[in-house]
Amino acid sequence: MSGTPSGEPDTGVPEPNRVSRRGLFGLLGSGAVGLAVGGAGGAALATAAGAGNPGGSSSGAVPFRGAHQAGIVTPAQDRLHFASFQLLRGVDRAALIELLSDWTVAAEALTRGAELGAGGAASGPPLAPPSDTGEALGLGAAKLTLTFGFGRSLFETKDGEDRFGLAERLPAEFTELPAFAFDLLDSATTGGDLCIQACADDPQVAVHAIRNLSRIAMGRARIAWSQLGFGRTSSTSQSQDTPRNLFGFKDGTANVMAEDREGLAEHIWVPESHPQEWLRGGSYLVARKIAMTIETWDRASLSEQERIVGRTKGEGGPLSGGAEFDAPNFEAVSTAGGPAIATDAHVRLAHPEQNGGARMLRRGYNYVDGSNPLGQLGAGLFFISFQKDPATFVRVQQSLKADSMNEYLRHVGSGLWAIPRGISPGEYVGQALFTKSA
Ligand SMILES: C=CC1=C(C)c2cc3[nH]c(cc4nc(cc5[nH]c(cc1n2)c(C)c5CCC(=O)O)C(CCC(=O)O)=C4C)c(C)c3C=C
Ligand SMILES: [Fe+2]
Repeated sequence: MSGTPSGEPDTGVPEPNRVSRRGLFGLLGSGAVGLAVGGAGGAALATAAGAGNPGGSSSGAVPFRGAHQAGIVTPAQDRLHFASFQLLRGVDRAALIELLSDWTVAAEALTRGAELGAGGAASGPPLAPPSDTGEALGLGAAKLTLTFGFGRSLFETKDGEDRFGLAERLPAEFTELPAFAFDLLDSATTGGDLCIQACADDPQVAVHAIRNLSRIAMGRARIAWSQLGFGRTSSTSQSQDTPRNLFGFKDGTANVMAEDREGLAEHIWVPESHPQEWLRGGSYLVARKIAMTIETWDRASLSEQERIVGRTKGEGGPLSGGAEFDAPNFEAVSTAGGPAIATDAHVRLAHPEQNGGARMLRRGYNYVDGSNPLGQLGAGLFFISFQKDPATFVRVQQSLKADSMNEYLRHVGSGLWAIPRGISPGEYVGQALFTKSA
């Protein structure tokens, strides 16, 4: 293990509430580093919530620390900015720890709705770039959550290189996702060493968070790709109404919800018995960028759309009968004589009954990336699911090979990240991965 940039021994536990010199470099820009570090001896990263932020407040703040990371069972917010990061060549274990420490300090401030840096957006030294970019001033915390994930490449690259001395901490089940039928993945929106899922009720708050975390990462990591999302496509709490996806259907009805403690323990959280201590209480995040050919879908009849989904478009009840939250009956027969829920309907194939009981917590968002020269919208669903084992997603996605919805879908991006458990006061994100033995 190498030492810290300042030459001190690497204990793996950085000084809390301070950004590293390298983090300051990212915040201030190369021209201002000497000035800021030399002048202040290392500035505290966050201005107190509300200070210099007259319209903002820490109300609407979701606690950053806890047993599990926020942004999983947190009632799904309205907006998403998801970013995949690539660590730069030459970054070693100490620099990675330092980055995670800097991100932790910043994330704590951002989720409180506080400005970054002692001077924040507008009160710092006039000759230095501001330490906060400023576009979230006055917007408050907006229920921002920041969920951090570790890609498999952090433990072992495709060439078998163990860049950070983490290979022995690689969980046995953490294998790359296999290729699925009909995959049309674009390498520009696939994979990554680290991910950050930023969710908030205000899009500018989510974008501000990713933008500033990316600045802080300067010299250590860069954004490989990112995705904006709107109109959550899942409920993660019974307190929420079921939203709709861009096919116009209610999405997220049969989800594992925050109130279902047994379901979460059985299907979403990595159990206490897991051999890798750092992952206990964590989860796995699967992201799939799924393009939807909505112009073609819009020409399908209502009954055809409902047949494909297996639910009614209005209320979202199963085609076997009943209201939205009634269980589907896959044995039920329609008046025409065939199965009421078609054998290739999405909900039949995705249902736990068809998948050895496998369940996941879905937390995706709609997206529209402009339109093409033919006037077709670049629309889709940025699918996100959390599960205690990636095999759950693999099993369901393989089942969906027969899904009649596939005619309208193209999977164009993909990623899998291990989500370490939440952190206690004084810890940095993922600390147990670097400090505790397996
Ligand atoms: C591999 C997992 C899944 C992918 C990928 C996926 C894509 C996808 N889904 C919809 C629309 C709906 N999905 C619905 C239910 C549903 N979907 C999955 C899994 C994946 N979906 C599951 C596990 C379930 C629940 C099944 C059940 O237990 O009944 C529904 C119905 C409403 C609901 O329960 O949420 C819709 C609608 C789209 C448009 C899409 C890709 C773009
Ligand atoms: Fe689905």
